[in-house]
Amino acid sequence: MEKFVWRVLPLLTFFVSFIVFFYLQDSYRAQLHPLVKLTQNKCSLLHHRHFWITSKRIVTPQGIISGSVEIKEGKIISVIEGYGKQGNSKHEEVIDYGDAVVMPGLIDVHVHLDEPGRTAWEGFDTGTRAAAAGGVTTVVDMPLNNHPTTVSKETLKLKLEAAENRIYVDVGFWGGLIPENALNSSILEGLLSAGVLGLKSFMCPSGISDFPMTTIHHIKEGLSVLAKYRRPLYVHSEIQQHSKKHLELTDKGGPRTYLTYLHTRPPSWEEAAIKELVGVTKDTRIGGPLEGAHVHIAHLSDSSASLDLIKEAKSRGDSISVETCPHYLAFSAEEIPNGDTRFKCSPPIRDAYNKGKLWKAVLEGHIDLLSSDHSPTLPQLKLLEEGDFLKAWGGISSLQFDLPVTWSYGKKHGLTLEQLSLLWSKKPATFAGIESKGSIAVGNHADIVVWKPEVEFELNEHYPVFLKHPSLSAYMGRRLSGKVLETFVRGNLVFKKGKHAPAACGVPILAK
Ligand SMILES: NC(=O)N[C@H]1NC(=O)NC1=O
Ligand SMILES: [Zn+2]
Ligand SMILES: [Zn+2]
Repeated sequence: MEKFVWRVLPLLTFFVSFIVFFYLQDSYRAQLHPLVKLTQNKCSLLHHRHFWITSKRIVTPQGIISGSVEIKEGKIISVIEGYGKQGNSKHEEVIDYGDAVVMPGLIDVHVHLDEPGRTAWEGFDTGTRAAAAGGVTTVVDMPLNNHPTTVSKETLKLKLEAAENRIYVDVGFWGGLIPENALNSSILEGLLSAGVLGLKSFMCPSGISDFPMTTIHHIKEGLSVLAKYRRPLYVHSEIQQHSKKHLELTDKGGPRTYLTYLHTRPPSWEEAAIKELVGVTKDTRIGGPLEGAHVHIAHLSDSSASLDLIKEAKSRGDSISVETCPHYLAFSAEEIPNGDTRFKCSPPIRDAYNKGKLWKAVLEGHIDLLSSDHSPTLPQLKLLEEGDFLKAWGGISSLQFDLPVTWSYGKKHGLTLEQLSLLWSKKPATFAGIESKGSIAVGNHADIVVWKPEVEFELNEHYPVFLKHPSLSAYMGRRLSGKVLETFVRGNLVFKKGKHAPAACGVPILAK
């Protein structure tokens, strides 16, 4: 009998464990299944993974159509003409946007999210919520104002850790080119191999102590590494010039006068930097020693000599591009009130004549793309009360208003929806190397903004602003047109009627 028990017991134990294992497994699944579903749904205010969007105004690479876009598992799988129509998959949900504009989400390639280290200035959570609320579906984060700056693969890792589960839109990263890594190609290669989309450098002091400026010598070194990776160099293009005339002018109005600040950074700073850069970009031409590298001029404000230099370099076949920002297109120096440091940025906002020429260059395609250079700080560093333009932090807070600001001011100059979409989506995607985004085309990510260009609103204290420091924004108090209704990131409805999806499901974009 005892012998029998000893023989059967292991078998019985095995059998019972088998049953218990499968029972637990099953009940675990039963619990897990709805949980998994819930997590997915938390990414989106919409519960379908396969659906259609229909509208009378869809901005596509072939023009504006009245039609429908089919979205499945985060991607655009068909685009057809005919409002309200569905293709073969007739049983899927259709969201009808009527005559609201359906456009590719904006890609803002110049955003300072300042995390880790200066989250009190701006952060992944607040910055990307603001982006989503403004129809911006991808941002590319700058390597400075965060601490430490993103200048090595180790510091990029800190960025990625800080961003985890906290980004509401997709986020790419620029690495920093500073003298230290410019002279050590293995650090740069480590940073590029870790996935930054390209590098950024300053040709004048950046205002951040661990982000020193580079000379043209460092820039050449950086470009020789970038050429191998076929990624761009983004340059803050101003070189400090000392001229007696400017110093005299500076003394006249005092630090609360906007003109005083304007005179401290004349267009000759931009011209000097761009002159040096175009001396190097000749080597980026096809067959040249730096073929594969590309130079991108950040936030051009001077629409005269600096722009001419860029146009000439382009016509010679150099690999060079240029952006400007909404604040240079919306404001002019003449209207900036004394002491209102919300308008302080570098390079400075210039006069109305310059602004007119800048718009002309944008509309004629000489300026490749737009970006915000969203660069907030703490209110106390903006010195709003003192109003000292010389001491205040330079940087405009605008990320959430990219679309309505560009549209409100641009339509007066004849800007079309197609141009708007090229400047804010297609061209930035190409420049940053994120080709799966930037247009409503089959195979692309379903990154979409739905908005009403005709709806006007006042940006006052009742308006839901998601930026960390709304009061710093130079756009507060303005009446704008172009209201964002809904924003999709990879098919997830991340923003609707002033509300965000419960979970932050943006993903980091890393270059391979
Ligand atoms: N460090 C930093 O963000 N600087 C930016 N601010 C600004 O106005 N121009 C810049 O380059
Ligand atoms: Zn800059
Ligand atoms: Zn910047």
